[in-house]
Amino acid sequence: ERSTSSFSFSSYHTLDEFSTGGSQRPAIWIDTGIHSREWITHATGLWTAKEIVSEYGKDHILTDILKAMDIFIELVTNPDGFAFTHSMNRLWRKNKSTRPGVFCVGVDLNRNWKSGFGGNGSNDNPCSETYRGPSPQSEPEVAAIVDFISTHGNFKALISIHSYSQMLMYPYGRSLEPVLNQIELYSLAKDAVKALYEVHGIKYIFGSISTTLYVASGITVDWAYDNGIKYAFSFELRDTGRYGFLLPATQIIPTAQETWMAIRTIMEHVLNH
Ligand SMILES: O=C(CO)C[C@@H](Cc1ccccc1)C(=O)O
Ligand SMILES: [Zn+2]
Repeated sequence: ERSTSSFSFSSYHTLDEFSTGGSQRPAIWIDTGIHSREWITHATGLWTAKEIVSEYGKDHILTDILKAMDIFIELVTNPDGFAFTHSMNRLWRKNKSTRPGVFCVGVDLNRNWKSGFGGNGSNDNPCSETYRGPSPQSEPEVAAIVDFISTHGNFKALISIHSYSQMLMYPYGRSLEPVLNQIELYSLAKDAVKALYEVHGIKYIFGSISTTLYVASGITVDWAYDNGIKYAFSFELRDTGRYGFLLPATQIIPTAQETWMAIRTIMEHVLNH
């Protein structure tokens, strides 16, 4: 049984050795920080990675998940934007791409995906905060994920984490039309937000993106769903507006703890279906 105690850190290893199950293993994708100002998401992702590594062999549900599936977490999905929030503009959202003759900077990486690209809830004005970019997957940050997930070919779930609003949502964003397994996703989201609530009493609402929040096109979870990942979710973490993107660091661990219980609930369902 693989654990950090039995893994030799004093020798060199191949990529495949870092998974106990080879490359075609069922996998779960988590991304945080696709919007650079949403700092609570990077911090939550990092804590979650620590939790997964340290709880393997102790938490039976997690251990069963990791015995059957691989978990991939991309912590800083918009690194140029993230650096900019530290150096120049704390509230920067987009990436930092520039194009000749285009005065404004950055593409909204949650509008640049092929599925529904260019639809309502995205903008073709480069100065807009929801600028979709010149074409689907024009941005390297998005193209790299598309390439990784597509060539791996066995992802069962995708969780794309945003802040703030305290919501757990699933496709579609691009339309009000319910997805085929809407009843299953609604029920799973309900269980997940209940598990979250039981940790610190924080209330989330849940449902499809378009009916719970607003219509948004070219988004991560619609692409995942349309590419065979039937368990695609987006979180909006704490809070509901008191601090917003400027959530105090004192709330990082409580937020991560409760979010993990929701994520684990989703993973356990994926494992059993
Ligand atoms: O980032 C947000 C808060 O900064 C809101 C998110 C809401 C959203 C999240 C996931 C999928 C579609 C939309 C967005 O507009 O992209
Ligand atoms: Zn966001």
